[in-house]
Amino acid sequence: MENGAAKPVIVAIDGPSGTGKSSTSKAVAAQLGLSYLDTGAQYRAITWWMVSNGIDIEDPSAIAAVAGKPEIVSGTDPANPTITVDGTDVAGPIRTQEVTSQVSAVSAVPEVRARITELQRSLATSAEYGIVVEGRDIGTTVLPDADLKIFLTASPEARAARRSGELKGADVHSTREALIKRDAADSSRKTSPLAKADDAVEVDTTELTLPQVIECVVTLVEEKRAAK
Ligand SMILES: Nc1ncnc2c1ncn2[C@@H]1O[C@H](COP(=O)(O)OP(=O)(O)OP(=O)(O)O)[C@@H](O)[C@H]1O
Ligand SMILES: Nc1ccn([C@H]2C[C@H](O)[C@@H](COP(=O)(O)O)O2)c(=O)n1
Repeated sequence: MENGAAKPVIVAIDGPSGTGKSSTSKAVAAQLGLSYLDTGAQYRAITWWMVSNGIDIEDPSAIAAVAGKPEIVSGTDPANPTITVDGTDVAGPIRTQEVTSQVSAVSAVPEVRARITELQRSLATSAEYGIVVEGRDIGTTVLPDADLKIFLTASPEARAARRSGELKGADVHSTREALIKRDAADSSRKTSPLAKADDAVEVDTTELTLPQVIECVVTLVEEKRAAK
């Protein structure tokens, strides 16, 4: 861990599913003594709440009407990131197929995005040493003044192989189709879609190991910190 008297640094890491955002962001934050925020977990948490409360996911106005109800709390220690909804630990339930298949629809609703964006900005500004925030619209919308913006990419084949390795028994073809479908939905929504910010550094991770990606991002953050 190193943070010393360094000024807080804000790092935005965006990209499609399975490009390595969470693994990279957590490791970079831990190595540099920064906080870490998984914004996908927040969208999953509000989706979990909608599903658990019987809200019709196909009705954006029904989702919008209750978007302010659940209290979502994210813990930002990279060694132990946590997520609760109304005091319940939902770290496990938000990773189910049921939530994954519905999160794009819920996160496309503008009232949901406004609510979650406010939480994200508040956590980013209160991080004493700085923070690595990962998601889909961090560099474009949530933190447009971030010190460093990274956009991770990887081929659909590499991403599907990584995910299939994670989900024991999942076949690569259906995993590839599912992630392409989710990326298409996330990229085509009207409100703050998945997109690379004009001033983001693009890192193609297809042929890189995870340690190589982490090293590349740590170097970029250190350069920014030295220049502050
Ligand atoms: N460069 C890499 N080489 C090999 N495997 C990797 C690499 N980067 C990440 N992985 C692995 O790929 C899987 C997906 O990574 P991760 O969850 O970090 O991606 P993500 O972009 O956060 O995905 P999502 O947006 O769906 O949450 C994990 O099992 C991770 O260990
Ligand atoms: N900044 C963000 C982060 C996430 N989402 C939505 C879209 C994703 O499909 C979903 C789950 O994210 P993951 O856990 O796979 O990173 O959440 C978003 O709209 N904006």
